[in-house]
Parts: sequence; C-alpha cells; structure tokens
Amino acid sequence: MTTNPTHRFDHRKYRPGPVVDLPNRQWPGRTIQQAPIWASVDLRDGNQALLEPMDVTQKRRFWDLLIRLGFKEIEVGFPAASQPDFDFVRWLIEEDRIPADVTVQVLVQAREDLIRRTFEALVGARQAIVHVYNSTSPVQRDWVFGQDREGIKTIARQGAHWVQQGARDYPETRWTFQYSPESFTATEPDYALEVCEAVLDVWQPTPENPCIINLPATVEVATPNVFADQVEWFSTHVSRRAGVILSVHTHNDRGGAVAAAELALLAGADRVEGTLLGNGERTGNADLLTLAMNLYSQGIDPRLDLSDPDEIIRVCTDCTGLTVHPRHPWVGELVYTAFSGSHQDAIRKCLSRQTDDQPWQVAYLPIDPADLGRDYQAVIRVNSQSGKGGVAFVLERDYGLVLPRWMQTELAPLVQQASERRGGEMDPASIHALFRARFIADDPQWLLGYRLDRNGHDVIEARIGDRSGERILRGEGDGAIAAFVAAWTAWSGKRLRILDYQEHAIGEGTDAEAAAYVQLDVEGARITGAAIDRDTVAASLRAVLSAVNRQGRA
Ligand SMILES: CC(=O)SCCNC(=O)CCNC(=O)[C@H](O)C(C)(C)COP(=O)(O)OP(=O)(O)OC[C@H]1O[C@@H](n2cnc3c(N)ncnc32)[C@H](O)[C@@H]1OP(=O)(O)O
Ligand SMILES: CC(C)C(=O)C(=O)O
Ligand SMILES: [Mg+2]
Repeated sequence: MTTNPTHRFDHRKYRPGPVVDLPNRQWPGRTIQQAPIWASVDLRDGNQALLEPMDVTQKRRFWDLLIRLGFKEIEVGFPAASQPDFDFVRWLIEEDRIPADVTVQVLVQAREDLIRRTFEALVGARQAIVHVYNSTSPVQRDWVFGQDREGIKTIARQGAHWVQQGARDYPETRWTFQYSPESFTATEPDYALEVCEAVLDVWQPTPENPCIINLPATVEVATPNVFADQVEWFSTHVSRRAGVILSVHTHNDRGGAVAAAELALLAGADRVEGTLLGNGERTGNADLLTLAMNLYSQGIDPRLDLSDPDEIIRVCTDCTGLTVHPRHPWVGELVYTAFSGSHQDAIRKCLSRQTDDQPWQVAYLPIDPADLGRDYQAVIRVNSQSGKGGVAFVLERDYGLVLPRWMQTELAPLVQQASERRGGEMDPASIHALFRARFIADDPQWLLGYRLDRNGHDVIEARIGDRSGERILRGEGDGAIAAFVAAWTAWSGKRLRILDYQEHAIGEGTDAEAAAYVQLDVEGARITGAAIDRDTVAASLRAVLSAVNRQGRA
C-alpha cells in the first residue's frame, strides 16, 4: 500500500460496502413484538478476542452465569482449535453440566479434519449445534483463499457435507447444523444466497428438522438499514425458509451492532448471536444485554433474567479483564444518574407522582432503576450543574428534610458555589452541613424551655438563654408561634412578622423528630430559619429564633 505522508487522513482511500436494491422493503413498517432466540457467543467470539483467553475456571464461571441468565443456546468454543476449548466441552458433557433445555454450539472451519475433531469433542451430548463457516466476500475470495466463486461455494458445500457425515457417526445426539457465510455484509447478496443454497441442498432442512443460517456482519461496513435490507432480501429469497432459522451475528465496528441486530429482527431474523456487554472481535459483538434491555423497556419480555446486572458485570469483568464504561447502556454506573438541574427537577417531580400501578413514566429515566437492583441513591447526584430540585431531592432522600421552595431557592446557589470551589460532586453530608450552617442558628440566643397554656388563646412563656444569662419572654397569640412572635416583639421592640411557616415529621414512631422552616419579615428584611427538635413546638420556636439570630448576625 502506498501512502502520501502529506495526506495521511484521506477518505478517498475507502469505498462504501455493497447495498441491496429493495424498493418494497417491509421492515421499516414493523415493530419488534417478541424476544428472538438468543445465542451467546461469549465463550467463543468473546473469548477469541481477548488478550488472554479465559482459562477453564473462568469459562466455567461464565457458563454458570449464562445458564442463570436463561440462555438456551450457547456457543462454547472452537473445540478443534485448541485443547482448552476441547477440554471445556468435554467437562460440560462428562460432568453433566448442560441443562436439558440448553444446547451447546461449537464453531468449526469447513475443514474435514477439524470437523472430525469437533464431533469427537461432542461425544455424549444430548443435543448440539455444529456451526460451520467459510468466508465469502470478494477480498476473502481473491486475497485470502485465492478461490473464485465456485471454489468458495465448494468449500461451503464440502463443509456442510462433512458436518452431515459427522452427525451420522453419532446418531445418539440430536444435531442441529448451522452455517455462516462469514463476511456476509461485504459479499454480493445474490452470491451469499447462492452459497447458502448450496449448503441447504446438502442439509435439506425441514420445519421439523430445521437448520440455522447465520448472517454475520463480520465487519460492520454500512448503516444498520443496509444490513436490514440485506437480511430482508435474504429472508424473502432463501428457499426452504420454513426450515431455516435465520440468525444474525453483528459486530460493532461502526458502533451500530445493536441497532443492526434490531433492524434485522424487523427484517425477518429469528435469532441473534452476541455477547454480554458486547465483548468480541475488535469493537465487539452485539451486546445482548443491551438488546434484551431495549425490549424490556418497551414492555416486551426479554426472556433473560437481567435483574442483577452487577453480578453480570462482576463475572464478565473477572473473566475477560475488560472494564465496563460508566455510560454503558442500561447498566453503566452513571446511566441512572442526573447531575443537571432541570433533569433532577423533572425526575423528582415525576418520582413523587409515579405509583406502582401506573405504567412507568419518569422523565429522563427510561426504566425504573430499582428493576436492576440500582437504588435511588445514584439517581440524583449534585455538582455545579445542579439546581434546587437536586439539592431538595438529596436532603429529602437522605435526611428526610422536605424544604419549602423558598428555602430550596436560597440553599441551591450556596451548594453550587461550594461545588464550584471544590470542583466536583457535593456529597449528601456536605449538602446537609451547608443546610444546617445556613438555616439553623442556635446562637447568640437559644431556647432553654417553654411553657404553653392553650386555653382557647395561646399564652407562652419562653426561657431564652444567651451569653449573659437567661430571660423569660411572655406573649400571647393565635397559636404557639404567634404567641412567641408577640413575646419577642414586646421584648425586642422590633417588628416581626411570619411570612411562611412549614413543619413536618422526620421518621415515624417514638424516634420521630420535627423539622420546622420559617420565613420572617424582620423590620422589612426577609429572613429564613430552620430547626429540628423532638418536640414540634420547640422546633417551631427554635426556627423563629434561628431566623432572628441570623438577622442579628447579618
Ligand atoms: C469471523 C470469525 O470470528 S471466524 C472464527 C475465527 N476464530 C479462530 O480462528 C480461533 C481459532 N482458530 C485457530 O486456533 C486456528 O485458526 C485453527 C487451529 C482453527 C487452524 O489453524 P491452522 O490450521 O494453522 O490454519 P489458519 O488458522 O492459519 O487458517 C488458515 C488456513 O485455513 C483456511 N481456512 C480459514 N478459514 C477457513 C474456513 N472457514 N473453512 C475452510 N478453510 C478455512 C485458510 O484458507 C488457510 O488455508 P491455507 O493454509 O491453505 O492458506
Ligand atoms: C464465525 C462467524 C459467525 C463470526 O464470528 C463472524 O463472522 O463474525
Ligand atoms: Mg464474530
């Protein structure tokens, strides 16, 4: 290859992949109604892409996970390629680790010796899928295999024949045959079909005894709609369609593996191969976890139990050595977290209205994080992008404090400034500390006690302490706060007026406390205060004192 050093980044080097002329395409008008047949290729495609392939212990652990999640078809390796893969298949069979409703699948090239060895690996299996492949695209034909169209078709046909032969030698196993025209998406569609027809001619599948034709986007070379066209064209042109389980196997080179698999389902695919979290060659395979969660979030049973993604992540990470991006769809650490103010506000409002008997409709949260074992702790986190809604959410969630709107408005900028100074997240304890420092002021005067006479008209005697000693203030009014304000006014000579007052219980039972929030007009200045006390009246009096103290400080 020649490159011009002055034009290193040169798009003229590339050509678009093949497309199908499909003016009457049907897939755009369809929606996905049910989960496809899932086939995990974690232990094969995922494994072959690792810097350090899984050892036997890791493979066993991964297998157990796949079984727990509910996979019924699992490609367990390429047993003819390596002894560990061979041994793993033997372990599964000899240790009776394959549940009756699960079928193992193994991959093999269309080579006679390898196919023979593959059947040896599977001796004693109740049922198995033997997956044979060869590559069909022009570059593979011309440059890799050095074969013309006929030659490549012959490789496929022979492979199909050897597989059929092998199966005849082991009649005690229920066999399913699978063929992949590797590099399908880069292959001329009519030629890919021709090769598959040659395979089908050998296998003669029927609805009672179907085979699997798996169409791989070995390398993703086009937009997902192009893949969908290719799949629909294939699905509507292949013979013996009722005897063919049409499978797709997408890779993520352009970032579209999941979308391509979804559109392929609209286009007629019955089955999807992929991996958990998208591990696999280069940019990976279609992420089955994402695909399944996409269905789940649309109200469709994904037929996989993904309720504990943290366990999935743990096993995948331990076995592959790969980490999961915090924004990975559905399961990343940050995907149910809102930092920005308007999102937090909307989430808080929606969560307060969402009930268990309604369909889920919370803005910015496509599903209920609790379904995946994620608590609401992570939903709202506060930093300099956050507003009053987020601050209020955190104080309510973690401290049971339901701040009035006017107090939220006063507190939020303080939190924002603190976050800007700190340059990061404000944890709940810091927000709570800011709230207390701002609104709860038991100094320079504090409440030592009170006596309330509630005989129709409220009469209060409040014992107030300060650094010089203590005094008794007396007043009366309509309610304890009004009586206290009257007492304070009489003593201080200052005009004091309650603008707003709110209180609520924190917790329940004998441990419950009361939170009181007050907004006063003191000599024309608006000032706020808060207090928390086991006694409701004391909380309200202390809230008024907090405001007065704050005004005094100001
Ligand atoms: C898209 C995919 O993911 S396909 C799966 C790929 N996975 C793997 O390859 C992992 C396991 N593979 C291996 O360990 C090795 O490739 C083995 C053991 C299977 C084979 O190793 P080798 O015999 O050394 O052959 P190698 O892998 O280099 O294959 C190249 C030869 O096989 C031929 N070949 C490759 N694929 C196929 C196929 N699917 N069907 C028939 N022949 C094939 C090539 O034309 C080439 O033939 P040549 O030697 O006459 O030029
Ligand atoms: C073996 C085939 C199905 C494959 O992994 C691919 O083409 O990506
Ligand atoms: Mg692959």
